[in-house]
Amino acid sequence: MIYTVTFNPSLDYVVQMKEFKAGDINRAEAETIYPGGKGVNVALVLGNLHIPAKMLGFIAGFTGREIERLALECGSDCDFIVLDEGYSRINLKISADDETAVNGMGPVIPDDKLQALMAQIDGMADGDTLVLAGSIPAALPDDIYERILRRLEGRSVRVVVDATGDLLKNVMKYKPFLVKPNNFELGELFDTVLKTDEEIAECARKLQDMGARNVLVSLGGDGALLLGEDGRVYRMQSPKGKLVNSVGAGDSMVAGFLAGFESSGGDLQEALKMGISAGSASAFHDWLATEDDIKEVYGQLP
Ligand SMILES: Nc1ncnc2c1ncn2[C@@H]1O[C@H](COP(=O)(O)OP(=O)(O)O)[C@@H](O)[C@H]1O
Ligand SMILES: O=P(O)(O)OC[C@H]1O[C@](O)(COP(=O)(O)O)[C@@H](O)[C@@H]1O
Repeated sequence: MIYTVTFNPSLDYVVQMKEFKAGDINRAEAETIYPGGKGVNVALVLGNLHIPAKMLGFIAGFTGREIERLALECGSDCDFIVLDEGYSRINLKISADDETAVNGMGPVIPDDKLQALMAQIDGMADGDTLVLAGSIPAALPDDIYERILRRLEGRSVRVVVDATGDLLKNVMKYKPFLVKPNNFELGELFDTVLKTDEEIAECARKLQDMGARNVLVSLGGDGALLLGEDGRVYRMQSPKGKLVNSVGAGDSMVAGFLAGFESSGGDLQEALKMGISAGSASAFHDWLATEDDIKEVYGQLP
């Protein structure tokens, strides 16, 4: 079973307009509300690919109930821990000439609820996959992912981490199966701006030296670079297409990678191809890609 943990799920309120002007009153021309948060999105895309996945994490208030309702409506399996106070965040995504986002803070997670999540983690079986994805509410310490990995030490649970900064750095010593920074996030980790494939591969190797087994660096419209645990650099471009909404493209890529890795018996080239197919298919659509969307993009790749 694949479990995804989202500490800070969201309702993504996506508005569209031709032009967005900061400091002005802007009027939406279309609006939609989606369940969001990185682990939630990974599980939704896995579900679209008929791969069983269970969403874990914390929800609160009316927004939290709506996240769960929308996820269930999509046929997802979830076991969220419900917080007694606060509400899950609403993340504003403005799709205009450019994309702008305002991500909320999210509720405070008290210790007893954190322990309830730890009990769920303890219940995982050998052979399971755990995806830890997204930011954490500000009140939590940034070693929280590390604490989860420490708990899993010595067990055969495959761990994927899609996070930034110290949250990501701190887990490296537990040798996660996969990490997926984008090129900006990877550069930030090493206080640099990455421009060339060589520079990206060099920083990916530093992450591998710190412990990561596979480092998948997403490059938006330029595709992705994978430094595999076999030591090889795999590079694939995204197909050309019209960008409609890139929210969730990175999460879709993680789902696609896992799906490709599983179906091919661990072929990293195939995992990368499926990752790009899912990521780009989501970027070319209003929301997360369906299986047909992914197949269509897959067919365009070499
Ligand atoms: N403009 C785009 N055109 C084609 N594919 C895209 C585009 N933006 C994102 N993607 C696809 O989605 C993947 C993840 O996108 P990226 O923006 O790098 O992730 P994140 O959302 O984590 O920053 C890319 O590797 C690519 O396959
Ligand atoms: O946890 P964070 O880093 O604030 O990100 C949450 C946001 O990221 C998303 O999961 C989308 O992520 P990606 O575009 O990186 O795939 C949204 O659904 C959500 O609003």
